[in-house]
Amino acid sequence: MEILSTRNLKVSLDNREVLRGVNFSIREGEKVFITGPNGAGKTTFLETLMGFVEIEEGVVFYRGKELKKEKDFKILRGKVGYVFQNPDDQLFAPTVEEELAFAPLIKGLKRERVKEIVERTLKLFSIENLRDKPTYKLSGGEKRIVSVACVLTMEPELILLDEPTAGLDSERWKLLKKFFESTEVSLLVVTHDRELLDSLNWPVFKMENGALSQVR
Ligand SMILES: Nc1ncnc2c1ncn2[C@@H]1O[C@H](COP(=O)(O)OP(=O)(O)OP(=O)(O)O)[C@@H](O)[C@H]1O
Repeated sequence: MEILSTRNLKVSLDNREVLRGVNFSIREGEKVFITGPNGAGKTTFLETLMGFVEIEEGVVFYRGKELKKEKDFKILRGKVGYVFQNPDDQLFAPTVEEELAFAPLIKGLKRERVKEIVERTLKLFSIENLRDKPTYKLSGGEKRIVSVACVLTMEPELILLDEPTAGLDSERWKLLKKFFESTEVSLLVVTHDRELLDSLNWPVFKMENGALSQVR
């Protein structure tokens, strides 16, 4: 079953065509990369999928259903996680633990269950030591890994990640790669990281001048 797909998606920003008719789909359990030069439209594509950018023409489908209104995209945002290119756009809670607990609490899960999810996720990314730290005091690499972790605690069906390995040291890079390999969540990873692209045998799409095509 396709989770998310697009048909002939066109977007303009400041009267410039940024996405020029993008056709794409990702199924349950599927993991894919999008690469391509700076300014090609990769971030704009992810933001359009999440409903943050106005669609000029074309359609986004969630599980085969066309998303038309803001309320449709709101429902989507409860099921699909988005890791921003800049972690500062994402992190807002006073501490790492509260950041991780936010999404499951909003979902209405019981305190005990939220605690379980938070503990499991802290352990998964080896960030137990950051539990009580204010998010604004984290290093760049720590912010990046915490922003992936806090999206995971919402227990999404699919995660869109924008340059998730930027600024990670080799230990954290390996942890993230291991998570990518082992998770059952579908993943759409935008990256320039050649080592990551070469080490995971996933399909690769290239965004070039607002057009998307499969290159592997
Ligand atoms: N809010 C905006 N208003 C106007 N133009 C924008 C806006 N956001 C992005 N753009 C332009 O849209 C084009 C695509 O930008 P986008 O951030 O999607 O590229 P990208 O492929 O993610 O690049 P990078 O690899 O550098 O992150 C660029 O030319 C950029 O300047």
